[in-house]
Amino acid sequence: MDIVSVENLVKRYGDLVALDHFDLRIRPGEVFGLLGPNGSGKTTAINCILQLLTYDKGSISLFGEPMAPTRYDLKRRIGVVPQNVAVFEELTVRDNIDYFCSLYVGERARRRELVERAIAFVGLEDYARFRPRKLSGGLLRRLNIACGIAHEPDLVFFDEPTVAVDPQSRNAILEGIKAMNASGATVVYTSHYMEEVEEICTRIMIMDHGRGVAVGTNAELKAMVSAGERIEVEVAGLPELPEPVLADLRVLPHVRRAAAEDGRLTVMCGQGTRNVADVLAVLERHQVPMGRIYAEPPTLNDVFLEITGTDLRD
Ligand SMILES: Nc1ncnc2c1ncn2[C@@H]1O[C@H](COP(=O)(O)OP(=O)(O)OP(=O)(O)O)[C@@H](O)[C@H]1O
Repeated sequence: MDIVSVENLVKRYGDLVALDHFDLRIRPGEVFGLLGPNGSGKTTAINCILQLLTYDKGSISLFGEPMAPTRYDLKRRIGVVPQNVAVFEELTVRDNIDYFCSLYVGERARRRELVERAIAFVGLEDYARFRPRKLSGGLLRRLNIACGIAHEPDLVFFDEPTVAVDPQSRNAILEGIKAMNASGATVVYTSHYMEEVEEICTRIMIMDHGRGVAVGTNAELKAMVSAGERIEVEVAGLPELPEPVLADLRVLPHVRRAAAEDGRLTVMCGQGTRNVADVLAVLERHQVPMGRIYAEPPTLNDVFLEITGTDLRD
């Protein structure tokens, strides 16, 4: 059974089609990434799934049941961490979490336990009595997360939780999501940062213009395109790489581009199993003095670029 199932969803804002026959299937236990540039429809998709927005067409099921605005039984099993921090200024950290938890859990003793667990989970123990205005941006984000997950939902939606967050809080957030998933929650994670999605997601959908243009694991997505690795070789001590060396590199079967600048050779390849060995063999044949050698697989940006013709990065 899919935990999230969206079929043929269409959402228009006037003339603008924000979701264009959008389909999505998420299995239990996944950390599922929705990756797309700003405006590709990620937030709209989540808000439709949560029934916070009406839509023009399509059907949505959660936990195998049709979702509707009044399905409070299903909503109780869901946690939402919205893009913008939404907490009460007049309540302390602990009271904010308790308030959001109380929307789902009536029993006080149980709630007390859940609130303390949520505080520990996001590492806000030292700030439990603080009011939000005393918190840094990163700590506020963590509070926002604690408010969304304190009732220990089975399915959690994170909408770009690391935008404008310091690296320490960002790591704490990503580690927290992994731990939450390990303890049984299914996670839906939207982002336009490919590195994050690669790091934590078990499957990824690439979105563009309100459609899912590709879906798969990180490795599956990268295997869908013809881009191969990017090879970099330090050739310090050689101000300019002789043209015959570059010419020999460029005729290799999978080499698309070879250029040298500032003592560093960069070779962009298509998919092939011997790219690194072939490049090094040419350099050795020409007795090029080599320093460090790097080979990086294609990134999700390469995948996005090849499928859509534009860059994922802003
Ligand atoms: N309330 C609205 N009225 C009109 N257009 C909207 C509204 N909300 C979103 N849009 C438009 O719908 C499209 C999808 O927006 P959405 O916010 O879902 O994208 P996103 O991928 O979540 O991007 P972001 O990362 O910027 O939030 C965009 O073109 C956006 O401008």
